[in-house]
Amino acid sequence: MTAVVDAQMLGKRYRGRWALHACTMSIPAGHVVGLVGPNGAGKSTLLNLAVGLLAPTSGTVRVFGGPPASSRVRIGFVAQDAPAYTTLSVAEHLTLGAKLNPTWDSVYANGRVRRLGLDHRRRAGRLSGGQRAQLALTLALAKRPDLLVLDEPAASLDPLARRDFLDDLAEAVAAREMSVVLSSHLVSDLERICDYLIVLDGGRVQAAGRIADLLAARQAGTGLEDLVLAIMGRDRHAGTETTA
Ligand SMILES: Nc1ncnc2c1ncn2[C@@H]1O[C@H](COP(=O)(O)OP(=O)(O)OP(=O)(O)O)[C@@H](O)[C@H]1O
Repeated sequence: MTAVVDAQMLGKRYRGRWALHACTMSIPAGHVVGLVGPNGAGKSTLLNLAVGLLAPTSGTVRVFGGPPASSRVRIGFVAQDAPAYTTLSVAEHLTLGAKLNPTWDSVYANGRVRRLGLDHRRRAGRLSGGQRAQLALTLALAKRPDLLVLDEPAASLDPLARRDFLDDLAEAVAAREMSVVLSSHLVSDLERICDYLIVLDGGRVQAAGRIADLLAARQAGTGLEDLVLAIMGRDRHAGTETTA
């Protein structure tokens, strides 16, 4: 089966410093992939390479068997800061989404915006950070992509909104064949929804594979938090939510 994302010795260097180095991995279709790693690990760099917004310094990345740019209509992407057109209203964003995307689901987009209580007339520049993230996520989901790439999608959402968003995502994955790659520092979020894990540290892939397989290779009773921390070679953190 063609990999959704296939990276071979993929690397990206900024001003002489490798942000991502010798990354080789292949993500099979139909998974919800969690991408974890400490700040500066190279997660955003990897995601931007995968969607074709960055060009590799070395190696290759292929999406659905071809260069990322050739699959752009099949990819939904939300960057870390959930960018939006500040002067356009919520309604105008939905109109633009419908114009630009042949697979646009306007019933879903309008329904989600209504359910979230976003004012159709409000300009994106006047939305809160969390509301803007919700708008960006709605646009990405309504595109009905084959691959959804989300860079810390829930970072600015309050706990309730975060849970609703993860439920929305799980529902979208269950309703149709879609692969998802999402980065997050919240292992508890990844535990809820992901079945595949990639751990990055220092610009290198430390582990990649099905979570069930990664856990099976460890001591019985190891949870995802312990697994991630063990892969990163760190002690268990004290606190209510483990971050990576
Ligand atoms: N445009 C850039 N110019 C120079 N260095 C960059 C640039 N973008 C990222 N870097 C560097 O590359 C490394 C990886 O950054 P990246 O944003 O991919 O990490 P990340 O894992 O997404 O981090 P975070 O969890 O903090 O968002 C970091 O050391 C960062 O400083």
